[in-house]
Amino acid sequence: MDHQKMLEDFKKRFKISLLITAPILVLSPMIQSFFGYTLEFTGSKYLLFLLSTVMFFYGGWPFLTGLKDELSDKNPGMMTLIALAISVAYFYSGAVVFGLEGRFFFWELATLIVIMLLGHWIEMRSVMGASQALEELAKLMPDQAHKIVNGEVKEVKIKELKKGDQVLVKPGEKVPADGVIYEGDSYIDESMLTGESEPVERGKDEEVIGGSVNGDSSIKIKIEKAGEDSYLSQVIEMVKESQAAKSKTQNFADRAAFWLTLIAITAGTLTFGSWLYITGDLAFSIERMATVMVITCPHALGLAIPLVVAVSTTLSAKNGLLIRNRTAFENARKIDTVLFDKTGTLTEGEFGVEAVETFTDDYNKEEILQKAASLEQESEHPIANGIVKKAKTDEVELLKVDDFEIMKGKGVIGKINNTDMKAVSPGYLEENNIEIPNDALKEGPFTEVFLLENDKLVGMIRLADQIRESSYEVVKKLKDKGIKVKMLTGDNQKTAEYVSNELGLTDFFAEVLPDQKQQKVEELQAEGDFVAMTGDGVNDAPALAKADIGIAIGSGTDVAAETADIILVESDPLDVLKLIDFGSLTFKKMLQNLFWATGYNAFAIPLAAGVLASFGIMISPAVGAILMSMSTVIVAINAKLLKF
Ligand SMILES: Nc1ncnc2c1ncn2[C@@H]1O[C@H](COP(=O)(O)OP(=O)(O)OP(=O)(O)O)[C@@H](O)[C@H]1O
Ligand SMILES: [Cu+]
Repeated sequence: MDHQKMLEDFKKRFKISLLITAPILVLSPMIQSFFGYTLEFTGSKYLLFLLSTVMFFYGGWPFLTGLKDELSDKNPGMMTLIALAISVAYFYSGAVVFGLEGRFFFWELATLIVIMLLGHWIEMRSVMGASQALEELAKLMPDQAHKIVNGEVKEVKIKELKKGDQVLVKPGEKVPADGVIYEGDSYIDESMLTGESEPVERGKDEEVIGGSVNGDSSIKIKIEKAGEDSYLSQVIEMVKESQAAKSKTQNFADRAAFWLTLIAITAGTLTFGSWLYITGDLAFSIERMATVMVITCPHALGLAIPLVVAVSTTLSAKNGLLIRNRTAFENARKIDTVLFDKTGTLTEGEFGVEAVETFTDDYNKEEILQKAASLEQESEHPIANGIVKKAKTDEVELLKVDDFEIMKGKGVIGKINNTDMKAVSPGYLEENNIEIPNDALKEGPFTEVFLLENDKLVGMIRLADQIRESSYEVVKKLKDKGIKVKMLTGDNQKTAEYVSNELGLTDFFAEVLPDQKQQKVEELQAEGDFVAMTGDGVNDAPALAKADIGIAIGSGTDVAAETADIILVESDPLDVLKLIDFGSLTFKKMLQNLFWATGYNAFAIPLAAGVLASFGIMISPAVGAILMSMSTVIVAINAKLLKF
C-alpha cells in the first residue's frame, strides 16, 4: 500500500473506532462509577464485549497484521508491542465477561486503539511532509513544452519530447529538457537545481538544464537529453537510490529499535510479575504491563534516521551536492585532510597558449604549433584542447597522424609523414636524459609541453591555466577549520610549487602519474588521516574510490561520475566546504533524533511501570500512547527543521 492510501485507511479506521468508543465508554462500569450512574441491563456486558470485539478487530487490524509481518520478518518492533498490549487487554477482559474473576479493560482498550490510530495518522502526515521533498524535485519539470515543427510552434507534453527536437522557451518559463541554445540568449535561474544563487547568462551553443527557469528573453533550444536521460531525472533517481540504501547510522538505529522492542517486552513482563507479586491484583498488573509496552514502542526510533535522510538528500541535491554514498556523507565531519587534484579542480582546467618556442632552424614557430596540435587532435586532455584551439584560431592546418598513442601522465606520441613525433612533459625529458633548455620552465601557473622529433627536442609550447577564484577562499576556510589541504597533480614540480604557494597549501605532490594517485591517498591514510579526495573524476577514479570520501567535480550535466561518493554539480571547490558543513549538520540531526527517540524511554518506562504509583502518579495505556506518538512527531519536526 502506498502512503497516501495508508493515510486514508488510518483516518477511516480512526473515525469509525471513535464512534464505537462512545457506547463502550457509556457501558463501562468504571466510567459509570466515575460519573455516578448505573446502566446495566440483561446482556449489557455481552453487548460491551461485542462492541469491543468489533473495535479490536477493526480498529486493531493494522496493528494485528503488522504483528504478523514483523514476526514473519523475525524483526519484532512497534506493531508487535501494540498488538501484544491490545490482545492482552482484549482476551483478559473477554475471559472476565465469561466468568473469570476480575474487571474489564474495554474502555481502556477502546481509547488505546483510537489514540494509536490517531497517533499513527498524525505521524504519517508528518512523515509524508518530510519525504515529500523528493516530489518537490520532480515538480520542477513543467508539463508542457512549445515544440517547433517546420517553423510552427506546437504545444506538446513533456513526455513526447525526444533528442533533437527544437523547442521554444518563453521568458519566465521552465526549460523543458536538457539542451543547447541555438537561438537567443538569456539569464537562466538554476538555483533550484544547483544552488547557484545568481542567474547565469547563457547564449548560443551553451547548455541549459531541464527544470531551470528562463529569464526575460525567449530562447530556442535543441534537446540533447529528455525524459529519463535528463539531468533532473538522473538526480531524482540517484536521490531515491541513496535514500533506499542504508547507511551505518541507519543500521545502528534499526538494531537499536530491535533491542528496544526486546527491552519493552522484558520490562512489560517484569512489571507484570512485580505488581502481581506485590499486590496480587491481576487486572492492575495487566494494565501496567500494557502501558509499558505501548510507551516503549520504538516508532520514533524507526523514523529518526530515515526522516533526516529524506530531508537531507533532497536539500543537498537542490544545492548541487549529489550524494551517492550516505555513509561517506555522514562521515564528512571526520575529514582531516582534503586532497585536491590541480587541473580542473583548483584551476579552471582551461589552458591558453602563452608562448611557442622553437629550438632549431628546421622549424619556425608556426610549424611547432602545427605538429603539436596535429598530435593533440586525438587527445581529450585539457592541455591538448588548449593547443588545438590555438591552432584553430591561428588557422593552422592540421596534419594526418598515424600510430597515435597516449602516454598517460606524460604526453602523446605519433607519426607525422613517417617521422616519430612526441609532445611530452618536462618529466619525460628528465627521464630520458634530454636536457631542458635554460629558462624553458617559467615561474607561474604555466605548463610546458615539449615537442620531440625522433627523440630530439625541437620546440616548446607554454600554456597557462588560471587558478580558480574560489580556490583561495576554500583553502583558507578549510585551514581555519584545522583541516590539512594538499594538492595532487601530474603537472611538474615547478608549476605545482607555484600553485601551492599562491594558495597557501599545507603540502603538494607533483608529477604523480595517474595510477600513483591512489597510492598517495593510501599513504596519507596509513599516516592516520581521514582523507577526502576531490577530483574531476576522469583520471582520478581509482583515487576517488580509495579515499574515505571521494568527491567528484562534475561539470554541468554530467552526473555519471561512477566512483565518487559525492558529486559537486557546480564544479566549485567551495562546495567542498558546504559538503563538510552540511554533512556534519545532518549527522548532528541524526544524533539528536536518536537521542530523542531512545532517551525518552529512560523516564517513560519507569513512569508507565508505575514506579511513582506511591506518589499517586500513574498513567493509563492511552496516555502512554499519546506520549509515544508525541515523541515521533517531535522527531519528524526536528528532521524537517534541517536547513542547508
Ligand atoms: N595530451 C598531452 N599532451 C601533452 N602533454 C601531456 C598530455 N597529457 C599529459 N601530458 C603531460 O603530463 C602531465 C601530467 O598529466 P596528467 O593528466 O597526469 O595530469 P593533469 O591532469 O594535467 O594534472 P592533474 O593531475 O592536476 O589533474 C601534464 O602536466 C603534461 O605535462
Ligand atoms: Cu508507534
